[in-house]
Amino acid sequence: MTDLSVASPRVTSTAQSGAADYPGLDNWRSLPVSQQPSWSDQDVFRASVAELSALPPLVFAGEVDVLRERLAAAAQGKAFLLQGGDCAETFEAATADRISSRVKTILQMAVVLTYGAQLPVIKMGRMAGQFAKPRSSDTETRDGVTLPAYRGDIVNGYAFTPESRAHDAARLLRAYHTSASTLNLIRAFTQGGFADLRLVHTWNKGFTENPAHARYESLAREIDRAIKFMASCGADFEALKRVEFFASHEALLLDYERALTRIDSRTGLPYDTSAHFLWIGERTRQLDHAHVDYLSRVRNPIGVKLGPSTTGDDALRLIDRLDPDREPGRLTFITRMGAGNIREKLPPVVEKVTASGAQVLWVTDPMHGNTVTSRNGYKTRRFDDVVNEVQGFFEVHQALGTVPGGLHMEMTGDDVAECLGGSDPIDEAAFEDRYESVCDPRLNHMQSLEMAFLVAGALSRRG
Ligand SMILES: O=C[C@H](O)[C@H](O)COP(=O)(O)O
Ligand SMILES: C=C(OP(=O)(O)O)C(=O)O
Ligand SMILES: [Mn+2]
Repeated sequence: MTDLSVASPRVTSTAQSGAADYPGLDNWRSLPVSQQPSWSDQDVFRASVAELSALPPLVFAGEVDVLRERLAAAAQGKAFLLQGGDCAETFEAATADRISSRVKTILQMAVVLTYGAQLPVIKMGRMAGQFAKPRSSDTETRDGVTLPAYRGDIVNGYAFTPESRAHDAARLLRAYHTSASTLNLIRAFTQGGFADLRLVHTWNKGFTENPAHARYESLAREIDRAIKFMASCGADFEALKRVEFFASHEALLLDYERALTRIDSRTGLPYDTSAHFLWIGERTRQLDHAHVDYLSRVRNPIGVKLGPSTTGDDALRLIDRLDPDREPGRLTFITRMGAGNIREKLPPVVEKVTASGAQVLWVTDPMHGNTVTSRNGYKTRRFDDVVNEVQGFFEVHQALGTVPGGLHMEMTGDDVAECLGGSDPIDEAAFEDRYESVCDPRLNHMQSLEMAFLVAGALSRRG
């Protein structure tokens, strides 16, 4: 694998964490590590990490264990993972409206998938912690001025000034608190009645009328009829009132992840309590580097992004490092090969893993292998390429008799214009007014729903 990053100086911490003496948790500090910030003030950094280490966990180990079981079911084809959200969450957009429209969109997509595929759908946000970004370049140049690249709100600001782009470790704490309030609202929505399946129509309200919404309305009517039928049969609807919703992000800033790692009192084992699920990015999955080492030592289910250069042997070695006990639900491979590559590059990887007897969960990320620059200079993706990669993913697994187990998307609940096409097509001119992402382009609300219908179709054909 090529490491696309420009190496950043490594920053070591002397701060203690809630798992201070657990053997091996600090091993990563002696290994090569890329994509880490160069904090401008080491005292602020040390104080922030010390404070993080003493703050309450964001998620609980028992929930993490439940997720592992759910993912094990998905790996066997008995459930399907839907993971979606922003490329980069921002502090500013952590408002009730923005969070609720993203949760509503994920719930709508999940309903479409559950109904179409007749399978339980595991709902997971790239939310409540997706604040750190790996970048291809350490710097960005605009009109002859060069500044540090934006690395996510947990590191620096998006505004193009030297002050904003400095790496400010006080942001670690703001990321924690923003994650906590986001997760609190998600928990309130999903446990407090908002996600009740009997409200399936209301999740569609407030979105402008278009083809995917009309299709959703007719599906919601069918679900309504089924619910009314069951109600007249005296069914109990307790199970429809609440949904499980899991939080995930790329585990990029190892000092942050380390500070939020806690020893579970039930098992005596370390859990990274910053999220239920953590993944290792394409740029940081080197076998002998820090990210793989650190995540091999926590109990959470772990994902790894696999780009087009991945070989079958790379995948086997990752399994040996991250899932030596071959534990069901432990390891997810999120493939992001690109629409033009997937049909050629994915089969040898899947074949090798299958032949080894290991069972991982295969998930498609149809976004990151399909990024292009528009003629007017925006980072974008064509909806058709995204769809093509998803289709390729299903075709490959169908041909090999393996399980296409999930979809990983950069999406939003808002009516943005960042990806080209869709049935209510977005064109390049729309970017000028409605391009909001601070990093990669997301499917908007309608494109996301449309994608859910396409995947539901592919899943129902999977049988
Ligand atoms: O989200 C992923 C990465 O951070 C992003 O694709 C990197 O993009 P860049 O090439 O603009 O740095
Ligand atoms: C950085 C990301 O992806 P990848 O590691 O696959 O490039 C991402 O998911 O935003
Ligand atoms: Mn991205």
